[in-house]
Amino acid sequence: MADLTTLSLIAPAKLNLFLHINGRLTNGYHELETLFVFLDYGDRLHFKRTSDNAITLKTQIDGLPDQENLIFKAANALKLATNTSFGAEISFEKHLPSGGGVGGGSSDAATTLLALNALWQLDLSLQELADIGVQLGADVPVFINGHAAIAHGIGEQLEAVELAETWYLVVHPNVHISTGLIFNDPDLPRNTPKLSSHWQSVQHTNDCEELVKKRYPEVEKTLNWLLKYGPSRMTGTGACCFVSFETQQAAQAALTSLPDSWQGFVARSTNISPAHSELRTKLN
Ligand SMILES: C[C@](O)(CO)[C@H](O)COP(=O)(O)OP(=O)(O)OC[C@H]1O[C@@H](n2ccc(N)nc2=O)[C@H](O)[C@@H]1O
Ligand SMILES: Nc1ncnc2c1ncn2[C@@H]1O[C@H](COP(=O)(O)OP(=O)(O)OP(=O)(O)O)[C@@H](O)[C@H]1O
Repeated sequence: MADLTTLSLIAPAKLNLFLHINGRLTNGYHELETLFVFLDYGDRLHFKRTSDNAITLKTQIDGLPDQENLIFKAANALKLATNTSFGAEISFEKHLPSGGGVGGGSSDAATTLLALNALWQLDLSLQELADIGVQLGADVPVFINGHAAIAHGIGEQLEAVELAETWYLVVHPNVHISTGLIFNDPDLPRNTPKLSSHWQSVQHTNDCEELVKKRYPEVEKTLNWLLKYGPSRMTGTGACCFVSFETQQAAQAALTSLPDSWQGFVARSTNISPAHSELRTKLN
C-alpha cells in the first residue's frame, strides 16, 4: 500500500430518498428509517500529513470558528482516539450548501476520518471510524460505511442496498434550515411505522416535508417548481429538494431554467461513495 503524505478527497453529498420518523428516543434523538444514496458531487478536501502534532485548517468558513468546523472536530477526535503524534494541514473547497440537507458537514467529517486514517497509518476499521464519527453527527456513519443503505436507529444502523443509478437535479432555495430546530418542532410527525422490507413497493416520502413547507414557504415553491419534471422531494430536514432524470442532458436543461434566486446542481447517484472510490484508487 502506498505511503502517502498528501491526499485530496471528495466529500460527497447524500440524498435521503425517503425519510421516516418512527419515534422519539429518551435522549431527544429520533428513531429513523431512511434511504441514503450518494451523489458524485461534493466538497473537496486536501490533507497534508505533518509531524508537528497539530491540526491546522488552512481554509475558513465565514462565521464558523475553526474549533466548530466538523473537519477540525473529526481530525481532533481521531487524534484523541489513537494518540498519534502526527498532525495535519487541511484546506478545502466548499460546494455543498450548509444546512441544505445534503450532509455537507457530516460528509466533510467522514472524509477527514477516512483520509487521516490512511495518512496517519492508523489502520482503524470502518466500524471503528463510524463509532468515532457518530459522536460528531448522525449522518457521519453512512459516509464512513460508503454504501447506499437503509438506515435505522439515529441513522447509524446501516443495511446496504443496491439502487438503480440515475441523474438528479438538486435545488437549494437559499434558505438555511437547522436540523435541530426541525427535529424539536412540536408539529413534527413522529409515529410512522417501519416499512422494513416493503420499502421498494411504496411511494417514497419525507416526514419533515409538510412541516418545513409550512415554516419555509420557499421550500414549498421549490417542490412545486420541480413537479413539472417528476415527483419532487426534500432531502433530510431541507432545504434542498430534488427530482430524478433519465439523462444528464434532461437534468442540465432543467437546471438552466432555474429561477435566479435559487441555486442548483446536477449529479449522478452512486451506490459506492465517491470518497471510497477515490481513496481506493489513490491507495493502490
Ligand atoms: C436529517 C438527517 O440528515 C437525515 O439523514 C440526519 O438525521 C441529521 O444528521 P446530522 O445533521 O448529522 O445530525 P446531528 O448533528 O447528529 O443532529 C442534529 C440535531 O438533529 C436532531 N436529530 C438528529 C438525528 C436524529 N436521528 N434524531 C434527531 O433528533 C437532534 O436534535 C440533534 O441535535
Ligand atoms: N465543514 C462544515 N461544513 C458545513 N457546515 C459545517 C461544517 N462544520 C460545521 N458545520 C456546521 O454544521 C451545520 C450543518 O451543516 P450541514 O451542511 O451538515 O447541514 P445539512 O446539510 O443540513 O446536514 P444534514 O443533512 O446532515 O442535516 C452548519 O450550519 C454549520 O454551522
